[in-house]
Amino acid sequence: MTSDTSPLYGAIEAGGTKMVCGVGAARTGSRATFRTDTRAPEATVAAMIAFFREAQGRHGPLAAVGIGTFGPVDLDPASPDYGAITTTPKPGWPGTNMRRMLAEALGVPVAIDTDVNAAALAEARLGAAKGRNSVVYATIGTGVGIGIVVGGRAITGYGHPEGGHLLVRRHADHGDFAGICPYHGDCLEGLASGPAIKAAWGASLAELPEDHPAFAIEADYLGQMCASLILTVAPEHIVLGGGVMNQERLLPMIRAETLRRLAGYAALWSDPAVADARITLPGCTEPPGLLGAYLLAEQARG
Ligand SMILES: Nc1ncnc2c1ncn2[C@@H]1O[C@H](COP(=O)(O)OP(=O)(O)OP(=O)(O)O)[C@@H](O)[C@H]1O
Ligand SMILES: [Zn+2]
Repeated sequence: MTSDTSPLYGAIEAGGTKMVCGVGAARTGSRATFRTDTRAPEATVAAMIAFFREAQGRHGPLAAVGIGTFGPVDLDPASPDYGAITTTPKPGWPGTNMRRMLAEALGVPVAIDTDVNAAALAEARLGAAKGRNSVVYATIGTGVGIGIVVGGRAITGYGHPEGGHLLVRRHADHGDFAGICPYHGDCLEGLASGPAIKAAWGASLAELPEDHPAFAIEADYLGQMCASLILTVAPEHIVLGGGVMNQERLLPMIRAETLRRLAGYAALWSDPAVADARITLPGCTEPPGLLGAYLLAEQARG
């Protein structure tokens, strides 16, 4: 136990390949973290509960836990399955309710939202979009996911936003690549996720030469995404994260493609300096999904 009296929270960034857990608080960061592979649900959740119990013994009681999760997930508080993963192809996971399992095991409130909504919250409160009320966070990684904060709160509705599956116009130089989304083929995720790039070109952007057309094609799709988000959500800031964005050359290309697609229509965005300031990489000092999970926990405690 420490003498620090500020409340301590638990946070989980629940991903399809790994779970990242922390105890701490959004503003002060994690005091301890724990990672475990995403295996069968029972074993995976048991490992996380063991971490939180051990951390409580070492650091003091948790006031609440927040989960930013892969999806799709039932986020309707009135639903009997509130917090359950719904239709994932991950074996064993459909119907799994991490929120309920953790609440029963730890006896504290447990809040849940999508991983990208959590990340959008963190970037809006503490990261690259600090102080802005309307913020979109898009991750371009194994999948494409989009989280949306409006008026300072992450939005959900009848289900939750699934902007990774937006439809985009195909790039003329993408040949006959059909896209890899099992549902839609050539939706945004089907054309622009990390695995889609590998399927189209046989290599990730990191392995392709700098002048390879894959960069311009990727920037076109992500520019279309940003333009669609600007036209629908009117965000003050768009944060682009995920492994694909490690390619630093992409960001200025995406800004230019966004403005090209808007074609002067969303007048506030016509100045390239606006795109430079408002379409950026993440700014959080820890993974934004994890920091966002602390913020969800703080909201759950009230
Ligand atoms: N430096 C890099 N350059 C280009 N592509 C990369 C780079 N690092 C990772 N990727 C691609 O990003 C994908 C992994 O994304 P990420 O690191 O965001 O993992 P993830 O957390 O599993 O993704 P998701 O957020 O969709 O769950 C892989 O398809 C990989 O090819
Ligand atoms: Zn799709």
